[in-house]
Amino acid sequence: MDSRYDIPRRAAGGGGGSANSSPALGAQSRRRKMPPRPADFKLQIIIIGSRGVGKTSIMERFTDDTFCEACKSTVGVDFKIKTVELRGKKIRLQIWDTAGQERFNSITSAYYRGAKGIVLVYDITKQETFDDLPKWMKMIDKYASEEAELLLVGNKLDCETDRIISRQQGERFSSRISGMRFCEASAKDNFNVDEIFLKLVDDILSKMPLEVPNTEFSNSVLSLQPEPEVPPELPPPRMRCC
Ligand SMILES: Nc1nc2c(ncn2[C@@H]2O[C@H](COP(=O)(O)OP(=O)(O)OP(=O)(O)O)[C@@H](O)[C@H]2O)c(=O)[nH]1
Repeated sequence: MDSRYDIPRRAAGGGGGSANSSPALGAQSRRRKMPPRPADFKLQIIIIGSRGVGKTSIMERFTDDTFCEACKSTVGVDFKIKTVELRGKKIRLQIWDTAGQERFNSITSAYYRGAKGIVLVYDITKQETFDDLPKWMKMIDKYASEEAELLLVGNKLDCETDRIISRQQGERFSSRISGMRFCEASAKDNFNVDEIFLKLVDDILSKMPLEVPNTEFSNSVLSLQPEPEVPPELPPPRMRCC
């Protein structure tokens, strides 16, 4: 099996900084509260795929560690922010969650161009969501940057008994597309969700000059300057209710 597709489950436990319990130090740090270090880069990632495959669930699991059993469909686009640290850099991720319904394509397509990473999701229990993949690839070809990193995700891995699309089918599809990674995940069980984003960001960073700010990146997708949350030329996102 190609190791490119092997995104291991994150290690359990860990996390949480060590607590220095010295009272003197505690009082001192309370007095001199340091502002958080600003992000080194800002990066946009877009999540696409057919209706109901779990795009919002993947985003919300990653950003808020929540899962909604009965969510309403996304209308247009929504986004969330999460800051991660990788390769010694602090990266502010702007994650765009798009509506899977075709009638929103004219809105969602406007968000492809600025994305440095694209997560294309299908549902391993729904044949039609896998059959739709070529249609989504056409959208990528038409609207996204050629340099965007691509990751195919077979979601709802917790529903193994209802599986219709085998892992091999997913792997085969991704292997036909240059540079596209593949993994299976479960937003419900929080399996491989962090890995989706961290792997994608790591791939993006690996192709970037990290020490010398690149003006092309600084002016568009990645910026050392504060930027408005919504690209000015785009319509504001339509918020979903849950
Ligand atoms: N069992 C299971 N259900 C999931 C998983 N991810 C999402 N769901 C469910 O699938 C349904 C659709 O999830 P959403 O996250 O709203 O899907 P979406 O792709 O954003 O849908 P649209 O906004 O309509 O395009 C919801 O009922 C979720 O609870 C998963 O990993 N496992």
